Amino acid sequence: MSGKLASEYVSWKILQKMYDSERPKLVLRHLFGEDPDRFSKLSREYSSSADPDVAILLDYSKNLVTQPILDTLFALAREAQVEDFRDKMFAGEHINNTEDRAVLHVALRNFGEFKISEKGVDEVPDVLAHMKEFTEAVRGGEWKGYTGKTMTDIVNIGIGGSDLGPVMVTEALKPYAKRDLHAHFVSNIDGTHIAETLRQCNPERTLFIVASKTFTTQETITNAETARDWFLSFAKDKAHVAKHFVALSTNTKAVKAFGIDEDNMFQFWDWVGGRYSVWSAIGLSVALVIGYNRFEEFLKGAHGMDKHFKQTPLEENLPVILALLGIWYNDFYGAQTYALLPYDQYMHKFPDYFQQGDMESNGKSFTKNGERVNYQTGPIIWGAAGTNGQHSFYQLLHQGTKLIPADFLAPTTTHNPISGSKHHRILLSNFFAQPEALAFGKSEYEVRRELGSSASDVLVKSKVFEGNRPSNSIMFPLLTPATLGALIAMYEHKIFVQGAIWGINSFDQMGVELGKVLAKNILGQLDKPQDVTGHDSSTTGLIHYYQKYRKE
Ligand SMILES: O=P(O)(O)OC[C@H]1O[C@@H](O)[C@H](O)[C@@H](O)[C@@H]1O
Repeated sequence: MSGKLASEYVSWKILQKMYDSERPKLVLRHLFGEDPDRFSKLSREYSSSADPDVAILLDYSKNLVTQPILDTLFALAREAQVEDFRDKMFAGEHINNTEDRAVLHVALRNFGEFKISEKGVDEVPDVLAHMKEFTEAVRGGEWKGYTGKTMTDIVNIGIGGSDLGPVMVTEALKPYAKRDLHAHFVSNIDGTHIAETLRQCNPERTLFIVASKTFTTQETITNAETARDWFLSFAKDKAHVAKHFVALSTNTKAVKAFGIDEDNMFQFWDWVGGRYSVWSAIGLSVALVIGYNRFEEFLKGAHGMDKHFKQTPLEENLPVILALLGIWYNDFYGAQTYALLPYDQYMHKFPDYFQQGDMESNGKSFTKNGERVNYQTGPIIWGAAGTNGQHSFYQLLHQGTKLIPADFLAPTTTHNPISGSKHHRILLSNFFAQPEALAFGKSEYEVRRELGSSASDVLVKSKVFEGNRPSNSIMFPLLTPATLGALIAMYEHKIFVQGAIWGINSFDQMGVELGKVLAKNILGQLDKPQDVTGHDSSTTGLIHYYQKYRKE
């Protein structure tokens, strides 16, 4: 990161000129027609040196780019000093400048490769050992509740990064789950969330995992207090809390004040951002569900991608390629959103996870030097598992007025080869067909030929697919813990590269604070209409409406 506005880079200006002059020529039908080798030129395969089962194919040939545009995008990354900034992150420099913190999720999955000297990094193996011992005790049945029974349910109470990672990963790795240990996730302050969860749990056999980096988050602490009250209404004696509540946090003092024994606390450090914390103690629910060894495979898969990101030339570097293509659409085509479309039911939470991962990281308008940017930064991330999305929002992807770049992700092999893998072949046929349809569409000529000369103009137009809608296709052999680790790390580093080019701090989240402060003030005014002061007429009117009609 050079400290400049991205728009000041020479390569940025060249890209703008290229976009202005070449856009009409950037037609996928022609680009593919002109070059039969486009796929082999514009696809890359990552494979892990440590694990032969981990491989990721990135096909980026269906993008609106030529080799000179790609060359200029790589030049942009070099001009923005992405490699230097990357090395600073890996070295533990305090690249999160507003909070004066290192950014070291890579240290949580570093199996001896990178030399990082930052306070706490040397404690990582101890915490992992603690997680191992604990998960083995719970899964093996040695860990007993207050009536001597083994655990059947775990409830992770956390929100944001302390929820989305555990939820997404446990869902994605369900084939590896211990099926008689049921995992629940409570995040929302809406009492319905905890109430409905507790209805499914037996206090004698439930373990609560209070996951909060700060241990001050209102939702999490309130839900945890409710869970503790519920538990004590059965167990009666506070001494029993030790067998049913553990904490994952950086805040030892607050954990102790809550009544959780320090021995039942799994530590992490301020250099782990919430949305990058699934690799830390926050991943305890994952380890409990899939077992510690699998959790370690997950970490190792991510570590492999870290090495790839750190050591591979930009032109071969998957996260860098994804980041640069994203910038091309975001900043030159003016695309506002980006879709993540996993063709794997186990990955159904993947878009939600990266909605936080990307939008909380790169939803910023000021550079690290405090200058207002004069270009677009982070896109809106959304998506759903295929093929469900096809039957709801794909209409707009194909024929709407907006350009929505998308990543399609799929495993070659399914964990559930039922009916002789018939389902998977149908799923994959859709995975192959959708990017093809988006890219090449269906011309008016083709529609007319199909419908015959008697078809009305209106009908013909309604069936035309303009095409030329870009996407990446990402394939991998099987969604294993290591492959999932590598995929997540790939997107994390994509986000990193984009933030570095835009010159923003991807590692704070000041934008979530104002609403919290206002809510705290309003909470103190909810009882009486006369207390409602200091608001605009809309907010005041809404609170008065609530006060008029509420029933406690
Ligand atoms: O883990 P904590 O401290 O309870 O924080 C939960 C979440 O709190 C939110 O306010 C932050 O925006 C997220 O980044 C964070 O993950």
